[in-house]
Amino acid sequence: MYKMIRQFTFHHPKEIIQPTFWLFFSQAFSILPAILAYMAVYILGQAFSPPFTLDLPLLIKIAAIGLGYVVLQYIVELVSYYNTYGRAYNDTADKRIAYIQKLRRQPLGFFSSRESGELISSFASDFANVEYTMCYWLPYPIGVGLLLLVSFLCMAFFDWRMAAAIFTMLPVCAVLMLRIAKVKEKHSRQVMEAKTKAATQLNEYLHGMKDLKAYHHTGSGFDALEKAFSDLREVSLRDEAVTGSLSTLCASLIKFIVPVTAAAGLYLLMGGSLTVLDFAGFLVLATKMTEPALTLVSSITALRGMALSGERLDKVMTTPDPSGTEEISHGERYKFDGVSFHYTGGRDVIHDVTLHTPAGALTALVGPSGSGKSTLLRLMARFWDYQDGHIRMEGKELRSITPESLLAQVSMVMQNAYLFRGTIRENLCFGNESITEQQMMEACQKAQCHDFISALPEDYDTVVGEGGATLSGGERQRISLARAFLKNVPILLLDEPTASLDADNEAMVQKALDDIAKERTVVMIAHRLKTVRNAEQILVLEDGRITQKGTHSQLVGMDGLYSRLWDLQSQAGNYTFKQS
Ligand SMILES: Nc1ncnc2c1ncn2[C@@H]1O[C@H](COP(=O)(O)OP(=O)(O)OP(=O)(O)O)[C@@H](O)[C@H]1O
Repeated sequence: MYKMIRQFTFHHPKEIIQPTFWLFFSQAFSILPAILAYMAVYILGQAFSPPFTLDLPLLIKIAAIGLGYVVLQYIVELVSYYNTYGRAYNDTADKRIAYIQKLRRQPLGFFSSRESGELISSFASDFANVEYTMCYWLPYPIGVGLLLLVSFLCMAFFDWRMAAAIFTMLPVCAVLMLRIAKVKEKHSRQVMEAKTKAATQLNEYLHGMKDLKAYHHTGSGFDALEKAFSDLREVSLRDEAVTGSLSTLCASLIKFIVPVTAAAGLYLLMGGSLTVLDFAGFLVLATKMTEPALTLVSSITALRGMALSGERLDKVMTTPDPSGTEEISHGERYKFDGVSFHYTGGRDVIHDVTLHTPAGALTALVGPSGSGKSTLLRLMARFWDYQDGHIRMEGKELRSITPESLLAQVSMVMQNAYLFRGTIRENLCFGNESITEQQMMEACQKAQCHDFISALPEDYDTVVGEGGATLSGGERQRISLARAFLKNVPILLLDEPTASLDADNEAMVQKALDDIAKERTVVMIAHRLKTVRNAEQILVLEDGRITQKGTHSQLVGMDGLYSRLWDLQSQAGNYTFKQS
């Protein structure tokens, strides 16, 4: 139980104290009418039995308290609601933000080791479960359990036999409910896993829709999704059928509290060891005990059903953040020394790489598809951490630098540029209010996107769809390049920035890149060798190893992959490594 409290409170177990107290208090308060009724029956009863006296002032006081109770109960419920539900919703909103911040700090390896649906369904359903659990399923068993214990002690003080009669059904149901809880947990796990699979399939189906349509496979591609949904329906129905029927049985058993109390009371009444008034009073209390007892036993089952949500969130929240505490104020050079790297669970894709990128110059990475060029850029941005060797920036080990501080030195343009839903201006300035109109336009002119943006109906205020869906690949890439130019940082990492451009635009963007490389360090992946002819150094990668290094004129004069492919590309015009 304590483990669950820690998981659901993100390791702040004290959060549960306040809702539990208020639930206990409001539940205890709800018993007051039963106690008042018992007292009233007792006072009235005395008028009909020797010495036949009626304590009218006390009866009036009880009636007044009863009337006041209606108003007080409203206030107590209101305060209790605020301190349970209100707090749970507030705290969960903070937890959602903490969760996203945690994800933000994680390297890319964290995301690729998970199914895409896991985080989506975790975010969609686990946090809803946190809300329920924090305001209901955790405080209820604690608060109501405490209340039942106090009630039992008070009743036992008056008559332990009747107290025992009222509470006999509780242990029976609790044992049964604990067994049901285990079954529930197993089924809930299956339901959640099925939900995750369905979310992953749906995500894949929607993302792959373009390709599925292109290959006329929207039907067969749908089969896997349909199966995931039908599996989900099956496990959900099984969960409801098994745990639902067992819980109903338990709820019915709990209702036996009243008949059992009545039977025990009658037995004692006939034996002369219980008065009619005490019998009536305990019967009233027994009816009031049914509801909290039912809540207690059913919340035990529900709580077990929520366990997986707490575990899943806790697993993410307790993942260690990337290492590194050092800050770097200005970095413009990388130095690789015997670096090797493999993706999670895979073979080495970078082998013993040693290189350095001169400041204020263009370093080009060329090589066949799959040779590890993009991986090298990812290592430079610390999207992944290398396993062997050293990467240093200005003498500092990359792994010891905080990712935020490192990324403040670096701007990156990926192969598939992603634009966010919003205006082109928002995408370019990306929350940097200090960028002027003039700077924005200059960057777009350099990246050869100003003209096509100006021709759009709302020019820079034109809204682009999610991912930049309303623009062509080349347009997205140029906007992304302009965005990189606007982020005034010493290092630019470019993964084929001219891949989607036509020959004219390519030449112009190339010119801009050559100019930029005079003032910043640029590391650029290129498949078209003519785009990197002016590079200060060209590194040729083959199967994760640097096999050649030099300037264009040095490399074309050497026997090796570069000169072979240069000849091929020169003959074939736009022939590229990728197509080879
Ligand atoms: N996230 C990943 N998880 C596991 N393996 C990966 C991952 N990304 C790339 N790889 C593997 O690492 C190797 C190098 O890939 P990388 O993308 O760095 O090559 P590249 O030279 O940039 O290729 P391209 O020119 O086609 O973009 C490949 O064998 C690839 O399959």
